[in-house]
Amino acid sequence: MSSLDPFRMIGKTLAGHFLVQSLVGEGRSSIVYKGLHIGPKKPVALKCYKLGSWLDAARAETFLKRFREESKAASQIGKENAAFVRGIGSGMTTSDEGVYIPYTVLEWLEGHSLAREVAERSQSGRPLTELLVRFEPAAKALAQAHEQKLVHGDLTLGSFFLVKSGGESPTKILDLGVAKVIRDLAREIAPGEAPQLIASPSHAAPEQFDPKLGDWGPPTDVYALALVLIEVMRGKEIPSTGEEKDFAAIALDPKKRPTPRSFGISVFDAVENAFAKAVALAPSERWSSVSEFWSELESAVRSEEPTRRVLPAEVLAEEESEEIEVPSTEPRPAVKPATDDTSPNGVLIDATGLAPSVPAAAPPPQTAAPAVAAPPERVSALPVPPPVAPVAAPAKSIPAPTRSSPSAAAGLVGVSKSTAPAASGSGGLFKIPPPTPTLSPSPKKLSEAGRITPAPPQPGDVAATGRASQPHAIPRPVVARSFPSTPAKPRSDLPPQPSKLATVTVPPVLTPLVSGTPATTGTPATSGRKPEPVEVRRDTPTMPIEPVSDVPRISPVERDAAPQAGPGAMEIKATPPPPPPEKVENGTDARVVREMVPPPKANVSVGDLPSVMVDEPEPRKDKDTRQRETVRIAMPNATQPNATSPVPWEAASANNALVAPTKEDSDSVVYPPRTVRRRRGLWGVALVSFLVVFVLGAIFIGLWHYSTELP
Ligand SMILES: Nc1ncnc2c1ncn2[C@@H]1O[C@H](COP(=O)(O)OP(=O)(O)OP(=O)(O)O)[C@@H](O)[C@H]1O
Repeated sequence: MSSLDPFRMIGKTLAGHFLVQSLVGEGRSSIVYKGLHIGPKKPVALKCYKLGSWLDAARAETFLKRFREESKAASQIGKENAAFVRGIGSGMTTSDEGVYIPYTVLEWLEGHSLAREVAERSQSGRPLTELLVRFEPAAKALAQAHEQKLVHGDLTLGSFFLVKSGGESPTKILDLGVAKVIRDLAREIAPGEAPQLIASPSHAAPEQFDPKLGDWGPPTDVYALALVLIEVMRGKEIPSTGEEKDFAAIALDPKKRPTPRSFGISVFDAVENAFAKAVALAPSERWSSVSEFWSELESAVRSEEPTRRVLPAEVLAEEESEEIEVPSTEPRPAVKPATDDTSPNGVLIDATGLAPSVPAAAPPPQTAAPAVAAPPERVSALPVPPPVAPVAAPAKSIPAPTRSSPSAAAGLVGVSKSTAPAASGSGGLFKIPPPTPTLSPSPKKLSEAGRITPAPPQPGDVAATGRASQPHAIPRPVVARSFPSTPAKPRSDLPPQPSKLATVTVPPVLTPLVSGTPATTGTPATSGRKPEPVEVRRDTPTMPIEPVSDVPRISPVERDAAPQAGPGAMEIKATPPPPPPEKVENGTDARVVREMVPPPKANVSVGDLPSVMVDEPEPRKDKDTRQRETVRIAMPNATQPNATSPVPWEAASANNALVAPTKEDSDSVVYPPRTVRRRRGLWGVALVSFLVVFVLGAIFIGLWHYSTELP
């Protein structure tokens, strides 16, 4: 089994409609493939969930039924709100090893995840003001989901997809509700056997670790969203690998709340307080919805803005420096000078894009528990220039920002660089052994880099700067700290700068538990299958899977290749179980081999269930029939979608009866000429009738005249 196609899905056709073409990436709980919706010839994403061996033949049927029912609500909101990825269907298949794999079919998105963006920026954070603009549609969408009692339950950087072409919603939220659905079903179907935590432990809210604190709800998403914002502000992902119990210890410690300041980001009190409430231990103490949290952040940012110091553009260039220079004689108004005494957290630059701010007399916030103590480190930040009279400069007078500026990277959000050594270990959903270098060599962004060349950051990019269309009620003065694109130039008209260098130490913040291991690429080593170049995106490290070797296996079920018996029906016949494999093909494969609990009967029929549910499961009678005919006519045999498909095109096409084409899909449908001929026929009949009547009438009149003229 190839590590680049863990489920050996490439080349298969799911439910006769979705040809699996290439691996996109592997997350903690799922593997995403790119596929082709054969009928309308549209690309789709096929998200296959790694559920482990508790989902056996006996439970598969119930699971699939419920999975489809529960996914319906989430897919409905995806149709209404463009900020959610659109779901096309869901179903279940089995791997060659007989592992049951529920999957969802999603619209294919061009772009990359927020996780990749943050990783590529490498420690260049973004100001909160920008994030509030950029992620507002996504926040609103989450709020809408909450109003409909839907909870995401697993928000991470990977849940936000940045669509390349922008369009209606440049940021799409993936996986709405899936985590909770699976959690609920798992509890119901396999109490005691299913994993406790179905969410990324790095972002899981306290109640997800300890159900005694409450059930999942909107505050669960508020918590995770706060962490996502912190990650983007900081420009660094919270490590997602590590022991679940370590994450639980952090999340459940009332004294160590993961607020911006605990991560070394200096923010105003109001912002810190808004976050502190968002990440409170008890769900009841948090903002009750994302919309509340968002409004509080907006007003916190807005309320601080009028006090901002605004500098002329030239001064901005001077501020670009990796070192802190604290003027000993003329401290900036309203900002206390940075000293080790007043700022045990280090001198940090405000994440809202403000000038350096130092936590005042208040005691420093608790830092999140470090896994490994980091050595104190000298922080690089911006110098504090002498006070300059505020100037309400228009946005356009600011020099074009450059995202790649290293000083901007360090300065804007006051990144505390922590270089703590990583602890080893892996954790996760399904009691997974720690990854070995051979098995999961590539935790990070394996393929995202391969598939999509990220657009280079554009100066003045609204998404990047958040300046062009700030929706704030108060006209915003231009924030002095931006992304200066030119190196600092000395100014002759300013008094000489004091050169005292304030060296500050940064206490350890939440340090990585495990550092990423390098990504690898390669060619899939699927035996007997045409090797295809595979593009892999990997936002999170590979999840190795514990093989269960002491139970007999059932043989693979050939469900996907077989044409289906009728609408919504699929008969699955399992052959008697083969002897257990002596060993796995090669070391690489072991991590994805999950063997099945033996089926209750020799013949398993998951049968009366459609293996795929599409957007519009209720067949729309006349219209659908016409569209299905059309699909066949539009794609004759000669245009087989993929020569490597194991399913003959005829067979696949015959199954189109199961797929009600979505509205979007039907855009490409060409109506059959038969429809046109029928119309012409009607006209012809009318014309002929008219002619016949006319001729007969003429004959009759002629005869009548003739007869009257006869003597
Ligand atoms: N609809 C889609 N279109 C295109 N790419 C997608 C789509 N959905 C997911 N991807 C990409 O597939 C890859 C794997 O996604 P997946 O959701 O499994 O991982 P993740 O979110 O990083 O991890 P986790 O499951 O641990 O949260 C990611 O790079 C993601 O951006």
